[in-house]
Amino acid sequence: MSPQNYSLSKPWNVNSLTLEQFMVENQYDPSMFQALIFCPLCPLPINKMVFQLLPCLKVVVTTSTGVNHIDLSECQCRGIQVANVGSLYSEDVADVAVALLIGVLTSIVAADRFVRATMQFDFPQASYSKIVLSDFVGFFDILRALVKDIKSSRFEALAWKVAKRLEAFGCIILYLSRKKKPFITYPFYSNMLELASNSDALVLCCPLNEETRHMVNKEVMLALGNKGVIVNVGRWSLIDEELVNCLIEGHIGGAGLDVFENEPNVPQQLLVLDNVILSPHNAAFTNETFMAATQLVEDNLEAFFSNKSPVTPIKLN
Ligand SMILES: O=CC(=O)O
Repeated sequence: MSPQNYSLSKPWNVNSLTLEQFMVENQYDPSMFQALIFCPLCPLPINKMVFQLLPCLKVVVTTSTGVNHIDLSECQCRGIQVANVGSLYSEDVADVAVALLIGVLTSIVAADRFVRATMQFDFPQASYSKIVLSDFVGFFDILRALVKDIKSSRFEALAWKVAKRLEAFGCIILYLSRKKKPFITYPFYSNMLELASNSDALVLCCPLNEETRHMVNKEVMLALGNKGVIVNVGRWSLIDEELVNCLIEGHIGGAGLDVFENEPNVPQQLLVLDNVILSPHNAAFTNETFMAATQLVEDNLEAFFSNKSPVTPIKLN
């Protein structure tokens, strides 16, 4: 980093101060700000209101992969560049996606909770187990994982990594995309319902945008069936609110969820379900990746202040 090019403001804690209060409290001149860095996942939308308060903003750098919290068309109108962390997190998130899937299928978290709570185990009475082992073997034989990618190569990288891991378990991989990818040999689907009808597990790895919001609706969940499992390492709203009811009513078999609508809050009804594994949106965060993300933010800022293109730019249509 070349400190002569820029200096960093104090960190703004979006949970305790509005941007306006932060500026006033620190007596910052709005015209000082050319770059905005978001770390780690921003609970606030980066929209027109923020841009109006920072009229000289030229670049937004986020330490997330997803950019659904940033108003990209407003950035485009204002000539603001956007950079994320590219595919940096995809190895870690792919590991967690597979762990969630296997975890749900084997009821391993419920098993652990059962043993801790009862301090013993008497297998026939272990009511936590929704999928018993004999079912599981048959189930695993026919497991098909849906790898969903729609738009962007960074999520494609994640989907691909999940697929490679699941292939090693003998899973049959199908994928859904807007267009068939010439370099992917797995069977291609363009229709979510058809894909769900032919799948036993859906692994959602794609970005949230208007096209993907609620792409997994009740009809899709019913098509997946009462042994079907959904893993979501993308964004909560890829699935519609019926997910909770479908889990409670047994329309689907289980879910592994790393993302929630109103993070850090988790829907109460999910807390008592043994067929659900809940993870606190930390799939990407290992120490190594965190250090690498920090470096990437610096590299993106360095590029911007040296009049170069960002290292990991977001394409604004
Ligand atoms: O959810 C995490 C990210 O978008 O990086």
